Amino acid sequence: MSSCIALIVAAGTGQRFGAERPKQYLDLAGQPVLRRTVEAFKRHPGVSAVRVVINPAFRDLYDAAVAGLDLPEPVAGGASRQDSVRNGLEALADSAPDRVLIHDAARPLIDDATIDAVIAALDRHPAALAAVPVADTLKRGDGGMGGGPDGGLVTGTVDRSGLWRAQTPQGFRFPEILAAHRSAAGLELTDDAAVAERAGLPVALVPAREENFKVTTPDDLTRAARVLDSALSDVRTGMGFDVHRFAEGDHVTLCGVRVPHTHRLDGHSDADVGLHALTDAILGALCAGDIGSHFPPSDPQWRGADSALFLRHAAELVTARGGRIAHVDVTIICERPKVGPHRAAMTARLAEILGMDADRVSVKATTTERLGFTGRGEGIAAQAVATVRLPG
Ligand SMILES: Nc1ccn([C@@H]2O[C@H](COP(=O)(O)OP(=O)(O)OP(=O)(O)O)[C@@H](O)[C@H]2O)c(=O)n1
Ligand SMILES: C[C@](O)(CO)[C@H](O)COP(=O)(O)O
Repeated sequence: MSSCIALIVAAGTGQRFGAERPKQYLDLAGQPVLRRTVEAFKRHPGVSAVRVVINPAFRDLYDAAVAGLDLPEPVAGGASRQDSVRNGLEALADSAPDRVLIHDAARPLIDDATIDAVIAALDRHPAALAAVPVADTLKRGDGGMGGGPDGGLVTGTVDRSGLWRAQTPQGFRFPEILAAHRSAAGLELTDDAAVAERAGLPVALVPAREENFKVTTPDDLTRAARVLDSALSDVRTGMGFDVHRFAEGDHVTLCGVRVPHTHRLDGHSDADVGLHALTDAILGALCAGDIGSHFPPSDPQWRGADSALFLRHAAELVTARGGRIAHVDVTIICERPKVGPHRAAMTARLAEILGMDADRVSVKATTTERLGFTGRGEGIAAQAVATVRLPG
């Protein structure tokens, strides 16, 4: 099978977006835009490797965005998108893949079907690009942009027949596009198909989806989040419950917060009964077993472990399924210690571990009116509920 490398261009600074960091490093439904784009190509069976072109000034943001994805060293981009692509192609010249897919990091909603279609088109043509036919009437304006409520005045109507809006990926047989980019250096071409056209290469149009739009402005990012959210139609609820008995000590750890007390809680890990119940609630929503099946108490590596590790693992399973945790609610059941003074810290800690907004995290407490083992002060119980949304 011919080798096909995805070259993701992410060296822009996002001037039109106007954020405090380049838009490809902004959060989109819990993950950086760039990570979503890279993962779409990494998981595609037709892509043998992914290489990213970045602005080295933002290397720390890049490293954080792609942590754990095991990517090769990124390529330094250039002043224009065209320069960045050429730098990326030159970096691939030694390995000389058969094909290359050039894709904007700022198009995170790329779908497998479009990638499939562009790759398949390269069986018949030396170049192909994802595109959507123009469905609106096109006007040319005087560029005045008014400054007021309008965008200037119309100076003409453009015949839209045969017009398409170019997207990415734009795919090419590698030697051809490398030679074409080398020849076009210094010109101002806004996409790689134009570089191929200039070199006389036939370029195939591959019908794509509106959802593969480029994130250019803040409204685009809001729209992208809405598209992702609307796909999470499989709503599930899980419940967890846990108990730990008191033992000699001077504090307990509840929902990730150290609470001074007359005793500690006995357990293999840090015995954080709140985090254990919540971990089981999330695993329950995923039908993924329970905390003991993921972290066996017989395994010495978990002795004294920070239970945040268990909860983070459950949250990562949700992300790996393309889902989101919509809401969590933990209830601590004990006579003492009093949870109220620590509730805000517990809520903040759970939100931090889960990467959620604190207004989607609830921590409550209750006594059992001195009834039962909790009422006799023999230990602490906790129950939790998690609402998880998965792709439908
Ligand atoms: N010198 C550049 C300019 C752009 N890009 C990348 O090309 C894609 C499309 O460019 P655009 O949407 O214009 O991104 P920016 O250049 O960052 O945006 P702006 O023009 O608003 O500054 C983006 O993924 C961007 O990171 C790049 O790799 N190198
Ligand atoms: C490559 C592209 O996304 C195709 O529509 C577009 O040309 C990029 O333009 P930008 O100004 O660099 O965003």
